[in-house]
Amino acid sequence: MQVTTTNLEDVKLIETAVFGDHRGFFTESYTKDKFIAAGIRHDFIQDNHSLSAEAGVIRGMHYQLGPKAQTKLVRCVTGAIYDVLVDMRKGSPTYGKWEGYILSAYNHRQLLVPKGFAHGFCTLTPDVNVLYKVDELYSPEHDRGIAYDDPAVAIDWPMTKVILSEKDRHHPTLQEAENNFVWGEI
Ligand SMILES: Cc1cn([C@H]2C[C@H](O)[C@@H](COP(=O)(O)OP(=O)(O)O[C@H]3O[C@@H](C)C(=O)[C@@H](O)[C@H]3O)O2)c(=O)[nH]c1=O
Repeated sequence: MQVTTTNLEDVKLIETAVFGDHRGFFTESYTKDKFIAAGIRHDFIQDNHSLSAEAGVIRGMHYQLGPKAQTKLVRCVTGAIYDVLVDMRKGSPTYGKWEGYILSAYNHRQLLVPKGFAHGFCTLTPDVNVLYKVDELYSPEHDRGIAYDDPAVAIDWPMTKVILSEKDRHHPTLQEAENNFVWGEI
């Protein structure tokens, strides 16, 4: 298992060993002990699965307020996504900065999204299945988002024509959302 650190503190890319043969492949996508040995210790309690039918779907940029903030372990099992996170941790040297990584059914990469980050992705192909673990339950009252196209954050999305949910059309900018930066209380 290979763990790669990134420019954003605590954000990690994970590649588990993939055993290919004439049938296809096998991988242990999550093994608690191996993740702990690699310094990734989270109590994942919910598995999520989304299907996006078309290329150009953007889901994001989402987070939950504390104490319901979630760590997410994201992977893409069919097609490919450009997976993006924005550092919303006040006081962080990379506050307001974004990074994006391609996760695909072919590269088997997983992205560890820590608490304090807004997260979203853009599908690069049709028929994209994304699976992710979270360490806190879904809480609609704590569910928040920032605009995927906030000019101050300036995420360089790979698609110009995008498909959004109604909810994702109406998120505030990072600056506007600042009053909601209460990771420890609500
Ligand atoms: C996220 C979530 C949604 N839902 C419901 C609420 C709603 O009726 C329906 C669709 O929800 P959404 O539109 O929020 O789904 P989606 O836009 O796919 O939201 C997800 O986006 C990615 C980028 C993330 O990072 C996730 O944490 C999550 O926010 O599913 C749950 O029941 N449990 C959950 O954990």
